[in-house]
Amino acid sequence: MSASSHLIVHGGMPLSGRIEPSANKNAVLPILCATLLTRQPVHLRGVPDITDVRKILQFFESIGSEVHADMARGIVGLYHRHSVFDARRHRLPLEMRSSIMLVPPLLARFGEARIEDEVKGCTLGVREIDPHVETLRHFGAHIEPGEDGFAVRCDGPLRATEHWLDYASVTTTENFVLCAALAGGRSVLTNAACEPHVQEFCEFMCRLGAHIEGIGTSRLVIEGVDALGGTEFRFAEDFHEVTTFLALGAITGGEVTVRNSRPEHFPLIDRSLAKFGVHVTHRDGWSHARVQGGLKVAEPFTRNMLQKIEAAPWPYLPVDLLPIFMALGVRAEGSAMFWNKVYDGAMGWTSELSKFGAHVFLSDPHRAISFGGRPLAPAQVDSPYIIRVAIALLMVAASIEGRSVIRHAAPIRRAHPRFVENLCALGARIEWTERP
Ligand SMILES: CC(=O)N[C@H]1[C@@H](OP(=O)(O)OP(=O)(O)OC[C@H]2O[C@@H](n3ccc(=O)[nH]c3=O)[C@H](O)[C@@H]2O)O[C@H](CO)[C@@H](O)[C@@H]1O
Ligand SMILES: C=C(OP(=O)(O)O)C(=O)O
Repeated sequence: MSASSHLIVHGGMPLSGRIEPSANKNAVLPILCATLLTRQPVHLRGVPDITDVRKILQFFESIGSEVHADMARGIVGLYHRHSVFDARRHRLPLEMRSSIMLVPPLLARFGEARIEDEVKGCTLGVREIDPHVETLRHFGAHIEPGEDGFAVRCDGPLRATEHWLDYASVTTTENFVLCAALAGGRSVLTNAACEPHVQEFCEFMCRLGAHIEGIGTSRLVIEGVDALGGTEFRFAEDFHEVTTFLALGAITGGEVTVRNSRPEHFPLIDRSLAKFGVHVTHRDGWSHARVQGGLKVAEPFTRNMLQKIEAAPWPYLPVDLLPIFMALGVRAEGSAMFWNKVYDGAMGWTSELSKFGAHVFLSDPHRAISFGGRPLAPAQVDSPYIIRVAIALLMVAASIEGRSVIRHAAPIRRAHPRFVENLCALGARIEWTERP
């Protein structure tokens, strides 16, 4: 499907029913990259059929790995015993951040790798590579500007190291673990990220035979081993997708129930949804959301203070969920402030919301205020290359009676398999302008 695929949304239908969510792209992709560290076979279940996954699998095929993929059933077998990487010939997948996590396994296996210029992913503002470069250098790698990116090489095995990150970066933490797993000795990372996907990735690494202490905390201690083995692994449900479907039910006046085996990750997400009148319950492995008496922003007890949603590295509310809350904000009676403490360019899309008639004021690059509950009308809007913004625009469109168009919505397919099919099963009338 091309990047210019648009979504036609006939909104105004309440979405209700049950959803089996897919796995979290941000757990699946580092885990796929990690498989290249071992020469033993790895079998993965619950792999989502999303474009980022297909790009990584194509890369593996290009370097001679054995890839057995049944994407319809979510089963992928990988065997990297005869893989050969040549930095002059091979290019890493573009337009996705996760490419950068191929670097440590390529270094460990072949002594050379690349960082592509286009390793930026969603256009959320600056996507730094400096923390990655520093981390790789700590392990003894050399990085120099090269053709269309940077050349990375190491003269011998990576060396164990201690490092304290400037900030809790998700992919830099994962890259540290990928480097440390086979580096001789004990490596320690302070100010590590600990998002659910980072935890799931670390659990997978342990299944391969890595020794990691501190999973789920901001300090990881990794004891390097000589070699990693093979394993079988099944992915957990994606908390982004669980939250998205619950919010889609709520914004359209329906009630959606989503399978969710990790409700322990949800207390802050639930409290944030409750600020808009969305009440979530978790029972027997399923989460359910309902709205009583319409979406409404809860007044804070503190006088003269706006209700607010603050997004930052875990255990804060994840920044990737912020657009979903902003969609609820424009629909709910009352005002709320949305604060993205991570990215400096993630809020510019709020001007698209005004095309529906919504009033959202961008107060600075990190903060926006919604003045919700206004009458909205269907519209044609343009999504930036940001997965979760395409979804937020779709949420608003689905809540308005009439025909809206979300242009350039294809980024949704980077993270959410069968997204439109799932919505249609809940009662939505939505279609792509182009079939995949
Ligand atoms: C493939 C993958 O897993 N992508 C996720 C990963 O990207 P990624 O690992 O690229 O994101 P980082 O955690 O490195 O943060 C992104 C950017 O935010 C800024 N920053 C971040 C934290 C901070 O305390 N201070 C700060 O300045 C930096 O400019 C940084 O480059 O984590 C992001 C933050 O959860 C998510 O949006 C992405 O979906
Ligand atoms: C921002 C995202 O992905 P990436 O880091 O690949 O751009 C995302 O998953 O929302």
